Amino acid sequence: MEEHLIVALDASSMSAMEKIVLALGDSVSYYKVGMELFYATGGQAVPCLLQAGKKVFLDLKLHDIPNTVGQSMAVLTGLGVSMLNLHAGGGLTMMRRAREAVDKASAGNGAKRPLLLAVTVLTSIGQEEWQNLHMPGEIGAQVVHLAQLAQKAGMDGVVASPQEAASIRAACGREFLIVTPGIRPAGSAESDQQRIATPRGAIRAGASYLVVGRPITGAKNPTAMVQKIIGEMGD
Ligand SMILES: O=c1ccn([C@@H]2O[C@H](COP(=O)(O)O)[C@@H](O)[C@H]2O)c(=O)[nH]1
Repeated sequence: MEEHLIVALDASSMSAMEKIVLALGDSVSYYKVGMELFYATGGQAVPCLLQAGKKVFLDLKLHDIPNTVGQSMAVLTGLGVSMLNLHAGGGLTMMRRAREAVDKASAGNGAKRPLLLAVTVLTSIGQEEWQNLHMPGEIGAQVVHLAQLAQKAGMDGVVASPQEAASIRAACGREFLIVTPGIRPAGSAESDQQRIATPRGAIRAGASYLVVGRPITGAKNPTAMVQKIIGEMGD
């Protein structure tokens, strides 16, 4: 189960990142680099993790016109990460252009193609925020719709809340990847995350990978928390 846990490195410097990675040692092999760390380190966090033998999910959530996203995805493909993502809300054409660009760039550099994920509806969006946005219908229905659109566009999977994992699995099949942030072990502090579940709940609902940040990086003993989460995932 360890390889299905992705630890979110939301840190603002190389030294802060290294401190976490050093503390977690061999207990974690997959890390997520998001906007904060990528921008703070001028992208250098990525080669540093790769050189340390870690896998990287580069979570930059691209959302722009198809040409811009396609060109940017081609550049990011050259970094050698295992996963890249974009917002499904950018549309079918944008997602298709991204897939074409990643395919072409991977063929060009002879490297393994990174998996492409589409973010459906952010896990921080709850019912109240959904209404603020004037979005019709239920969040869950929109998530499944976006997952199906992403699948049609050639995405390998989606980023979604564990609360929607079972419906996405039913709609998109066994092979489609479901990567779930919004993971909160029992007893976690309240946070900006709204659509949450425990590690056990997420795996039982059909999640392929769990993304966990603050419950691990903010824990008194981060390695013990990793072991607890991995244990729960395997139950
Ligand atoms: O819908 C989404 C998409 C991405 N994220 C990212 O996952 C981690 C979660 O961190 P926690 O500290 O465990 O809340 C964070 O990097 C987000 O940018 C998400 O939470 N929800």
